[in-house]
Amino acid sequence: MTVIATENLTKRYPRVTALDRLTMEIAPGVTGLVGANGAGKSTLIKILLGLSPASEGTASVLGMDVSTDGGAIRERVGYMPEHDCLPPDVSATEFVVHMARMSGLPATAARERTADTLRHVGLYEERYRPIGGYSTGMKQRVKLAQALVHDPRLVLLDEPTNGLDPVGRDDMLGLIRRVHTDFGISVLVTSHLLGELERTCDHVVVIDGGKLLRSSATADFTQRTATLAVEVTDTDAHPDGTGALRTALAGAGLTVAPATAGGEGLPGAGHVVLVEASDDTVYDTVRDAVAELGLGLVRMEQRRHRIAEVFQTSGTTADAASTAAAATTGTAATTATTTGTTQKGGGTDAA
Ligand SMILES: Nc1ncnc2c1ncn2[C@@H]1O[C@H](COP(=O)(O)OP(=O)(O)OP(=O)(O)O)[C@@H](O)[C@H]1O
Repeated sequence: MTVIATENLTKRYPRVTALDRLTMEIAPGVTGLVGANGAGKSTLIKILLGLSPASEGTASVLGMDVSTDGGAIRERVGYMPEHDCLPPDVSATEFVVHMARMSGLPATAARERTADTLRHVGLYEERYRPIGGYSTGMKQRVKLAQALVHDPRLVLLDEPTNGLDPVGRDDMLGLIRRVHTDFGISVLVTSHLLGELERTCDHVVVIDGGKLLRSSATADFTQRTATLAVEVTDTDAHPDGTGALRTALAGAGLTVAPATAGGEGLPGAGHVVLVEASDDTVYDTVRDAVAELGLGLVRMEQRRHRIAEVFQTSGTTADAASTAAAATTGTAATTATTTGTTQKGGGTDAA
């Protein structure tokens, strides 16, 4: 089943092609749409809502054609816009009830659904205060609530973490995940930050300059370049156990990450050796090397790379890549053409 499908979707503005022959399919679940500022994310959302006509190509949402069924699509789809668009003088309850009524809910149902939805987004206590006094995070939650209040089958969330601090971002991402797990609503969430999508999304679509670079299950991004993390103990004979192991493994012909790259973010960081697991024999080589050195093997596990690392250039740190969309999408084009992606078209000429 497909919730969103596009075929050669193109949008030309007088001076820029915002979407360029975009062909993709999105299944139910939580999907991240990632791209730098100006990549075409908001333009795609407006077309999917039937609010802006495509220049060429087709798109369907929940099986409905965006060019003819815009009204029916908007009945079943929730939309959280990117920019601040909330009236400051009314309360969250008044605003969300109004949006529910606009979506066609009767008065009683609108009030009940509003209370439920504001509870879900964590605004129940504050629901009668004017929105103008809310923090950015609270305003984002009101925008999420109004997108959910009419119990849609799909929500399109445009940069919901914009303007939030790291804690606020984590909270919002958790909420978004629960929109799907608790209510079964499919989610398309845009972001210019690759890193924040990997914990939230089942699937990630990357666009750049209006073209599709890659569309893959999140697990495909994170498994593709698996690395083995090996943690060992020190011994009297080898007071620097990891150093000794690193030397032994390099001597055995394995690709070993430099000491400075070892295990950041992992328990036991600093005592972890990262080895490229090119094939299954690597496990045996590591086991034999540890035994020969007489070290204690604490753990040996396949490390899942972060999505950002897939887009990393040499000399660019993962953190820089995950926080700088320009850096990630700039290199993603190369990745897309070399890794055999699932995209149907429009992406291979992006480099
Ligand atoms: N109404 C418009 N008229 C002319 N150009 C537009 C219009 N809307 C968007 N664009 C241009 O189309 C391109 C894609 O814009 P879009 O807003 O879709 O990108 P985006 O990925 O959502 O980025 P952002 O997160 O910064 O909004 C940009 O170059 C933008 O300047």
